[in-house]
Amino acid sequence: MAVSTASRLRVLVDMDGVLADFEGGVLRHFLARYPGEPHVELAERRGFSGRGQYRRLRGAGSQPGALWLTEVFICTSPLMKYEHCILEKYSWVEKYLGPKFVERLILTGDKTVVSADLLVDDKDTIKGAEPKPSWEHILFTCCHNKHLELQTPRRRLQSWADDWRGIVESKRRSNVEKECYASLTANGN
Ligand SMILES: Nc1ncnc2c1ncn2[C@H]1C[C@H](O)[C@@H](COP(=O)(O)O)O1
Ligand SMILES: [Mg+2]
Repeated sequence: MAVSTASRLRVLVDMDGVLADFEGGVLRHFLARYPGEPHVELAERRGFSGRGQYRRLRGAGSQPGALWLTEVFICTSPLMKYEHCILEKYSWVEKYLGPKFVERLILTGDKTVVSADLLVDDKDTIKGAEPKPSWEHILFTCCHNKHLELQTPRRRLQSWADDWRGIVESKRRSNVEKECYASLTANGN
């Protein structure tokens, strides 16, 4: 059966805060290292980076799924202090998702230049060299972004128990519709 290219979908899935519990890990690490110190509970987290909240505090005292015809890549940005983080990211993916996903790991400081249909990411604003990325950003709900109200037509995925299949399928339908429209107009209809 011939399948139109518009039916094929590429989905980028972020790692920290989406597949891996980054915020929970940071808090557990902090509590182990600084027992009894003031800290920010996950329910109180606001904003992507926790640094500002922790500074103010001190001043004051998985599993991605895959549907037929859907390619999934993991797209993650390394820390600027990258010497441990890159190896840790590869090891994490191999351990929890298996060697096949290691081949699907994209490490980039700029997600806007990666071509895909969807990007599932917990960071509320994703900027880079490409002002109009090819993907639609689906905001993955996380403690630091759950209070943000999204402007239409932006969409959220509340968790992996939420309807990610619905989002993937609606994107596929929209791509197919766009392709049909483009071929009709190209044929002068
Ligand atoms: N919520 C976060 N606060 C601070 N730093 C974060 C947070 N989530 C991820 N990071 C770090 C760790 C990652 O290596 C980079 C980029 O992460 P990404 O999830 O790919 O945007 O930032
Ligand atoms: Mg993230």
